[in-house]
Amino acid sequence: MAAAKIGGGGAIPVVDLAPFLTAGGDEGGAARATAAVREACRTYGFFRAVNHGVPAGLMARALDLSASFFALPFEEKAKARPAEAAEAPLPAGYARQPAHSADKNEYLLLFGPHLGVNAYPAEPSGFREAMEECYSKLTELGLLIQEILNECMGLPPGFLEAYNGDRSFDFMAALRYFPATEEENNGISEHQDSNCITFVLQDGVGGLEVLKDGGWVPADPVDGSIVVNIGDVIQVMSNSQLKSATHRVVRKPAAHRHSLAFFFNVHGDKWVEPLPEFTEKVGEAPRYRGFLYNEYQLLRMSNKTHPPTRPDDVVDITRYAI
Ligand SMILES: O=C(O)CCC(=O)C(=O)O
Ligand SMILES: [Fe+2]
Repeated sequence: MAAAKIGGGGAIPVVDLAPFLTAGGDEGGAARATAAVREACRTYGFFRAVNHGVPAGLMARALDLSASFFALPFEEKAKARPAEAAEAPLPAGYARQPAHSADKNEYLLLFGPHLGVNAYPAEPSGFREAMEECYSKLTELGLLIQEILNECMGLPPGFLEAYNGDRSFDFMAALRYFPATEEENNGISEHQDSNCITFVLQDGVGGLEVLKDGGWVPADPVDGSIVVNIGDVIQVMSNSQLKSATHRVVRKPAAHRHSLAFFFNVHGDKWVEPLPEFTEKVGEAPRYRGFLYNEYQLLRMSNKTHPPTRPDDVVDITRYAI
């Protein structure tokens, strides 16, 4: 990937979701937006959503509060950990990437507030309320995008909603990236997300980039908009018709970057495989064998806990490719 160029592919596509949120509906507009999502997911695997229903003021407040939290001394941040190992798929609360990691960031993980596993910092005040409100709004947006994908994929109405009705594996990460140094600038190494749909809210610093046709395209911050990307689960179900795009975060000099990433996921007990609509019904061979989501999630976590020395040994969705 070292040969990849910067830029080249232009900005990521923009999709206006207003037709889905307009009282009384706007069928023509909704059809156009659905076509735009389909095109974006086939080509980039990424788009920037505007008029998505998450209030811009709430997004700005959540990012500001996140910045205030990460600005606290390490000992204060470290208090935002649950007292005992909880029943969450990953540990909730504050953590910093281990020193051996190539990724240079720290984060706070939040699960569905209904699970009761979250650890919230005492400071800054209002943090919990803003994060929970964001979490709830992003869950609603996840349900909307899932419905749009259902249509894009030509699935029977309500198919994805019924398949993915359990919200206990979703999570949100508040992230802070350290400023780049003269020696290196990796924030998150290139990867694909393993889940269904990801949302990214970011401050004005920038650094998120998407791989498209061999070049890195910046997903630049635009106030009030949300970056949406497709994860491996949708790529597998669509037999690679929709793309789980490779992306990375490059750190910028002299600035911390803050983002909120929401991962709309499937439950670990779910069996994931290419759907008949993309295989036997259209005479295509499946490109993946089926797998239990939990198995894949655990393999992906081992990338972090036991980072492989050879880049080729990093587990990604090609593990299940046929
Ligand atoms: O912080 C961002 O902009 C993206 C984070 C990301 O790609 C991830 O956590 O998977
Ligand atoms: Fe990601």
